[in-house]
Amino acid sequence: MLNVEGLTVSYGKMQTVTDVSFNVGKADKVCLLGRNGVGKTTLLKSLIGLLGSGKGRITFEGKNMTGKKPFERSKNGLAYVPQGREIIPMLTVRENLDLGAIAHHPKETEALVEEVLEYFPALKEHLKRKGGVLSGGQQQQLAIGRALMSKPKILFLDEPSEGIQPNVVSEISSILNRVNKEKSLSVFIVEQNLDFAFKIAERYLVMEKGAIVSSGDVKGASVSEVKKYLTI
Ligand SMILES: Nc1ncnc2c1ncn2[C@@H]1O[C@H](COP(=O)(O)OP(=O)(O)OP(=O)(O)O)[C@@H](O)[C@H]1O
Repeated sequence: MLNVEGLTVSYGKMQTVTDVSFNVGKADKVCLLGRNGVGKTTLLKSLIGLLGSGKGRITFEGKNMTGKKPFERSKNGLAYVPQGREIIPMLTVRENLDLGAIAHHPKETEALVEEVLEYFPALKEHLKRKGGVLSGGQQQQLAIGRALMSKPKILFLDEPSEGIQPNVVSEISSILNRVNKEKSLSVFIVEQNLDFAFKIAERYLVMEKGAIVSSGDVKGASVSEVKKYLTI
């Protein structure tokens, strides 16, 4: 489904992602782990088109995505939940959700909102409130809900558990697993929280200094071995 081959991304002369290759299949759940600053966000931004990739090739369902604008990638089914959530604080929860459908599915907004609220019932009572007054956990749910409004085939999430209470983190992992199952949605999570990532992912990739240095199935993986890559 998603094939990444030899992806290399630089900021000026600084090469941040080096020759990265991996695949994500339909309804696959993959996590990308790694310490601060190893290039995880840069890789994600390059996958969804917010950063140009220097070298390499990204294909999705056999279509070449390399060099395509974020708008075209989202039209093809790629969606992104950024680190820090980036909801629009001055818009209401409902307006934030609507934004997710505006580009490609404006006529289906009502039905999509209903569907998203079934996954995130906690947002129902806040629909008329400004997004900015929600708690961190509620904002994360809103950001994921907004991404689901675009009817994605693959959802990229950048550190969704960051700064969120453990009970909400656990709720988010259940919801992502449910959406994955019910919608055959592929999930690609960047994380430093190994416990959370392994509650969702079936496969893991570990990044160090811009390169994938380890990968495997979560089932049977040695948590202590993987943790070594995450501790300083
Ligand atoms: N816009 C930018 N211009 C120049 N360098 C950048 C830019 N964004 C990130 N970098 C650098 O690229 C490297 C990788 O950053 P990146 O944010 O991709 O890492 P990360 O693994 O996602 O880290 P974190 O877990 O802290 O989000 C870092 O050295 C960072 O300082």
